[in-house]
Amino acid sequence: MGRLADIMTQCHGIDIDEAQERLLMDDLHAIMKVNETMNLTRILSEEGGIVLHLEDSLTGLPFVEDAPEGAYADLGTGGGFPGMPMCVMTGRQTLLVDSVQKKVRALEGVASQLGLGDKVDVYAGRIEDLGRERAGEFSVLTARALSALGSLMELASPLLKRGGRLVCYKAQPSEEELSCALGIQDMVGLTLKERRDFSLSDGSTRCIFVFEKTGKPRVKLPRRVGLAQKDPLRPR
Ligand SMILES: C[S@@+](CC[C@H](N)C(=O)[O-])C[C@H]1O[C@@H](n2cnc3c(N)ncnc32)[C@H](O)[C@@H]1O
Repeated sequence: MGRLADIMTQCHGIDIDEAQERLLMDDLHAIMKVNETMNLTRILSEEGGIVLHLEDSLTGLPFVEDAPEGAYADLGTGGGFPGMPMCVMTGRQTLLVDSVQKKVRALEGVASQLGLGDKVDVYAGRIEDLGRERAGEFSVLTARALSALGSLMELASPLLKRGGRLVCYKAQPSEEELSCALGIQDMVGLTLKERRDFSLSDGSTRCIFVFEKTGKPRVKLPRRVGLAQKDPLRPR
């Protein structure tokens, strides 16, 4: 058993087999290689990558596994976290979404290098535009280090089918961020299903929020590109 599998079993009760661990480490190494010429991540050491990219990404695994069967997308994927590790672990058809074209092209190359070319698709564009093109098609979405919870809920809602889940990775949201998010649930048609607080193996604290698409949004979504993040919805 390697270091990542050790951490996941001991700290999170999540088992990774040898082949999965090899692929996950290959992903990390491939991203670090791309990072030599393109800014994909600020985490430069292998040890940092194991904890802050792979371990952190995989803490959301039980929530993605628990979602209804069907398509999965990682919104604002950057260097492919948590999207690529989630694809390795679940085998779900995965869409990696980012507005920066060159990041997305690099991820396409990494996926084919890992032999995941048929499982991983990429979308180079804004989440709002994807929401118009593929409304209601996704069973589960993840978003890490992308935006405030309320913005994530607004961006995700049009993409989710009823019963679909949004898994948000946060450090520690402020009381204000949380109360805004809870206050717009009806407006965007999502309901908080679960919140889990935990620590990574380096002691840093994390929080995962899982929302379920439970109804039709009361406002017309997606709004104009940029508004969800620049001028988020507020509770009325
Ligand atoms: C801070 S990075 C996080 C990357 C990755 N999820 C992680 O945790 O390492 C946020 C990414 O989201 C992308 N992004 C931000 N807003 C977006 C939008 N509205 N549509 C598509 N991509 C977006 C940015 O280009 C950036 O790559």
